[in-house]
Amino acid sequence: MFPHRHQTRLLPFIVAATIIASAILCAQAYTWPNPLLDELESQIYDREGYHVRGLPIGLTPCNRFFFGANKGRTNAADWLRTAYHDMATHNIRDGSGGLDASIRFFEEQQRPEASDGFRNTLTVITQFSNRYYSLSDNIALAAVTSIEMCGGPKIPFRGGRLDAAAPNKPGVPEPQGSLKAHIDSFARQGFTQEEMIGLVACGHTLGGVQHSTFPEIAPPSTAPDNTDGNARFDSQFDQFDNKVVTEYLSGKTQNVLVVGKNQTTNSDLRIFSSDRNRTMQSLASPKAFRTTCSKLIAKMIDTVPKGVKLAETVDFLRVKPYALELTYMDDGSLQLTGEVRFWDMPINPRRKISILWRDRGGKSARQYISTLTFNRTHVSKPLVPDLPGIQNLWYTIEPIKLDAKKSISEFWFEIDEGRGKPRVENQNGKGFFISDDVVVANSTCLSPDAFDFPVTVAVSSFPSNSKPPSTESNDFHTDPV
Ligand code: HEM
Repeated sequence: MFPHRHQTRLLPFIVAATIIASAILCAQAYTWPNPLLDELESQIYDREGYHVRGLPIGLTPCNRFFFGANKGRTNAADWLRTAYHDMATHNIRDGSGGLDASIRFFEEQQRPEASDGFRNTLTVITQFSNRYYSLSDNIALAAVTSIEMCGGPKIPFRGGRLDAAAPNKPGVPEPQGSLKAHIDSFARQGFTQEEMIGLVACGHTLGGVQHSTFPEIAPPSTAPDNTDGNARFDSQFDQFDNKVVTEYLSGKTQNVLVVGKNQTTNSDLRIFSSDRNRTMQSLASPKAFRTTCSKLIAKMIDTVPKGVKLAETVDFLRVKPYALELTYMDDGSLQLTGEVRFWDMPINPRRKISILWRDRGGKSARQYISTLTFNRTHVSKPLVPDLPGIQNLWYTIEPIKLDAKKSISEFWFEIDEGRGKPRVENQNGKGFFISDDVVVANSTCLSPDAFDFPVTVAVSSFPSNSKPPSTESNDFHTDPV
């Protein structure tokens, strides 16, 4: 077949070069591992410090703008507006449109309601993206991250959106629309009049109207730090607070969609006052505003085309293995490396954390144990709204050499805080499952050419270890691609 230096008693195989360069992981509900949910969990909860994700960097601080520090604009506002406009094509009657990344199409970006904010958003977030989730998930994630990191409430987040193949029909509201046009438009999107008032208030707490885009609405600015002439909706344009509501109710608002000189484009005034301010009054307390916005923004980002099934809400994992790699080594052994994030853990020099495992036959043994190490700089913060002060620690799984015949099928942790009685972390008895059906061979890394390199993988000749075999009969087989 394919003779090769690694091939001893081995069967050959061929593999696509796109193979994932680590153990192939599989799961169902949100029990680790789950490639989509694990990745989204990191996007949502690794926001500061060690292993920080890209989106939070764009929001630190919240008035940060990647396309010109003096323009007076923010990434946060661009990202939130983009999510709304992508969703606002939804038609509840036929299930078309919704949050599906159709906003990436040139045609949608040329529509009258559009601004360069959509292009800005997509330029940034696609760089922070990866293969585990869609662009539409990323658009939703960017909006949620903006809100949660800039003072807003926690928004339940679900992944699994699919990207549209073509632009959606026009119909996103414009400021010159009549009240009836807006009510009809939001009804088509699936929102009641009360929800429309709430959602516009939740959206218009960030950012403002740019003179550069809507010169007939926003006046020019001479301020050196606001060259786009961003007429802010409220006095704290980079904070997700309810000032947009309280300033409106007290008659002190600066929102140019309320007090603009041209009545025709005062859409926020028409919308906010459309039920005699009843809904706006109900949002006057910060708590009510947060609760309402959390619900409405979740509904907004979960408005997806018919047929798209969203996964469950991503909750944080208390113990999360990270970048786990099971590697087939030259000497025929397997090597396990990786890290583990422990949620809400103070530093304790007396703490000892051990990883323990079962082999692929499902057996545990006294020697199946290794101690994790901790580096004091490996600390992160999830910055979860309403849960301040949480700190996560990342421990390292130092390389563990495994007999390839015995391998590994499941692991768990014992945490001894120095008080003598270790506690067990095993996903509530489920254990942390690891598949060794296909693993990368360490010879892969020897390639000199980073763009076109052969990936060598080892395929286990055991039956899949998701069903541990009763006999240990064979070995691993490698061959270059
Ligand atoms: C009738 C409905 C709405 C109308 C007519 C409307 C209109 C506008 C206009 C004209 C701008 C200025 C855009 C620019 O200068 O680039 C704007 C900005 C914005 N809108 Fe809306 N909007 C509506 C609803 C919403 C909703 C529901 C949300 C989100 C939940 C939202 C979020 C935003 C944000 C965050 C900005 C600030 C953008 C920035 O500063 O870069 N809008 N809106």
